[in-house]
Amino acid sequence: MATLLLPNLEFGLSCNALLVLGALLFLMYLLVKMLKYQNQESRSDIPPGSRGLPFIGETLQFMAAINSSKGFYDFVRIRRLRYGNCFRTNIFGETHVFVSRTESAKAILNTDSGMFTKRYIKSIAELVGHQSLLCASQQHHKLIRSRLSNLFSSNSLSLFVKQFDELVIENLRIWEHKTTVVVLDEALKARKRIMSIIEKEISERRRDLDGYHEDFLQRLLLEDDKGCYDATNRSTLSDAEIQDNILTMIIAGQDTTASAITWMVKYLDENPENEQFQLLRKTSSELFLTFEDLNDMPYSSKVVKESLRMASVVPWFPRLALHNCEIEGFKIKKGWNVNIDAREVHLDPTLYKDPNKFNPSRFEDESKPYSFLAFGMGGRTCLGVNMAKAMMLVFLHRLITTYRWKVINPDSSIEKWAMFSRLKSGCPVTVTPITYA
Ligand code: HEM
Repeated sequence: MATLLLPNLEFGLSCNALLVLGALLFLMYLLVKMLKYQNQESRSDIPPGSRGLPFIGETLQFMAAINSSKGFYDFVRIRRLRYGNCFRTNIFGETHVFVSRTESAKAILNTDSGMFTKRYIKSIAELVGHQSLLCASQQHHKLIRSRLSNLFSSNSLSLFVKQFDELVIENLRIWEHKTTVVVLDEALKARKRIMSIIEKEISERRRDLDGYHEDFLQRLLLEDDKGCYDATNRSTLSDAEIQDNILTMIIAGQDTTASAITWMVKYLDENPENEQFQLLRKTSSELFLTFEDLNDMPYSSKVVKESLRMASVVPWFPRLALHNCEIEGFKIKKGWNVNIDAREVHLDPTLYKDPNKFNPSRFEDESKPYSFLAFGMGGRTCLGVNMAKAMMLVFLHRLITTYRWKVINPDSSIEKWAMFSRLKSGCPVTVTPITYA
């Protein structure tokens, strides 16, 4: 027995020794890495900040913020307080720099400089599809964006306003039978309905392209159908591009607008003393609102803008540095992610007096360049900016003119794991129909 056990014991001992040696080597490796990190920390020419632990950086802290009711922006807010306007962190193995000066926003968002490019994380690229303008190369992006921009002309928007108004009236009518409604739930349910309608539409229209339809999809399908397709200088989008980009517009446009509307309702509820509130109750001479009606609602437009400023639904915009460069006096290395912190810009007291006060009238004065970033700026500005504003105005007008309402849950907690800043409560309101004599 003993002779049989002895070699096993020796083998066990040498295994243990190897394990201990391996662990020691690994610890030394970590120590060297950490020292290297600390050396980098102390360099004064790169933005201040912590790179966190080797390999994982500050990923855990970032995930904790996403999973908290303060929302993912809290990760940025805490570091800004600790390190100042321009700081650096490491998330998911990559260096991220956050900046919040309007001059930096201008330098970075100006796509002509060729210093920065837009980059979305892999999961977003997979969600929207690789033919989406969000993931396209600079050249391809230009082509798709120019095709899609045609869809947002004033003519298209005029038609859209009427269609959207019909949809809002129809949905608000359903509220009559309820006493409490959750604004966000309603908005998200609407999204699902729209998605299934589009899917059905594409297959039906492909069968009969001569049918009369006046909308985005039809225009894209018709251009595609003309077959004027030239690989080098093409004027149309391919089928895959149409599909991915219709989906992109739905994703980019639905949650953002739904969240923005929800915040607007909350801010209005919290500021009932707003003396110009009554101005919102403007009535249109037409059955449905027209594009001209919306242009004739100056105070409501300011309410929309102020809500977007305070909510900062898209809190920061990521870009990738294509070259080594300098920002706010700090060195930025090629390959680093540089994020424009729009929320911080929107809450900068040097740009907005009493930034935490909901004050639509502040927009009577002209804003400083690059101080209002709710829709981004430059070559990647939100494509749906006018459509989003129109939706918010139509909703606001119909809500104010159809119901007396009150938010019943003042909780400001943010939805965990949401892509955009949105209220966890969904903003439930009680509604009472207004009866006109
Ligand atoms: C209140 C609602 C909305 C907000 C706050 C919003 C915000 C933004 C922001 C900040 C960007 C630029 C991000 C960057 O520069 O990195 C953006 C891009 C974009 N938005 Fe919106 N958006 C809204 C509604 C919409 C709607 C309704 C649509 C379309 C129907 C839309 C389509 C897009 C598209 C396609 C892009 C990408 C543009 C490009 O990369 O060239 N958005 N949006």
